[in-house]
Amino acid sequence: MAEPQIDGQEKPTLAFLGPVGTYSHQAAYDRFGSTVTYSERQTITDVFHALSPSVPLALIPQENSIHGAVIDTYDLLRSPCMGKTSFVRGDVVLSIKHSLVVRKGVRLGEIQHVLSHEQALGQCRAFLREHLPTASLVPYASTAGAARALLSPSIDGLDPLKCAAICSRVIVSILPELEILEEGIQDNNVNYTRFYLLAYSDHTAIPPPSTAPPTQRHALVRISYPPGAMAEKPRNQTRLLNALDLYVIRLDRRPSPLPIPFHDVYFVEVEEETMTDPSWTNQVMRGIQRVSKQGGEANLLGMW
Ligand SMILES: O=C(O)C(=O)Cc1ccccc1
Repeated sequence: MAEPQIDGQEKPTLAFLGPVGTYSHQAAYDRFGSTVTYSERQTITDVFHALSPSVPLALIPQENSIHGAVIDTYDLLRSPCMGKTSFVRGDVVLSIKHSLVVRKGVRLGEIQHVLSHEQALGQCRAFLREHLPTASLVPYASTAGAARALLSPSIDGLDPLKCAAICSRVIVSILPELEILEEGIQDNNVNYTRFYLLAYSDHTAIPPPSTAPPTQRHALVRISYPPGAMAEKPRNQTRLLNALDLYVIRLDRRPSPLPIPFHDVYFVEVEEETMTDPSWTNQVMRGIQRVSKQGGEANLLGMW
């Protein structure tokens, strides 16, 4: 629920992947500080579905510079509500440094299971291969959720004294029963995660950033062939991309949710070529129309 601010304005509520101490929480706090009311959810899917008139903002991880696209997020971006009651309205980038965390007293040689978000497990593969080659990797909904699980009496039958979690170092100040065994265990010291800011409508008011706002605008367009066109072979994807004819900075592909084998959905992130071009919005809309004329389906999922 919105909470009144000192100046009488209501703070919008922002859903994020909790619990407190996740990277999503840090990214949200870096961007919004005390200008929003925070509402935690247990999974990325729950964050996405929290968007509603009473929770008009949500932050979801989109890609990592070591491990790549966040699959759950791209699968959610296939939802029909995208571009109707869910819009990408911004992005936030966070520098990521992972720690290996255990219950106080547990030693490296005792660890048989490593718990974390699949992104964090994927970003620390070299460390895990070298130092914990026989440990099983247990995916969790979030890094901080994995760290919290270490304090439960049993983790789905696993002994917490034989487990470690990969998470941010902030966890040990939130949960003092835990300690850091190793710090900076990601495969590359240059490690960033980018998050998408979602809003319930394309005109939801978004608290302004405290730092300089981005100078170049972006849009996310979803492109696919309609099911009927699947009879046509070969399905020429470049025909649709050429028809869009915009400055493409990122291209992702996921299987379509339709029960048609190898029918894919493409996510095309485009950027304004010249800063503050007044005709850019129209250029994007015209590109989308051209895709339809070429027999494709194109939906604008957001502009920021
Ligand atoms: O689980 C978290 O802390 C998240 O916010 C998802 C995530 C996991 C690993 C790197 C970046 C984001």
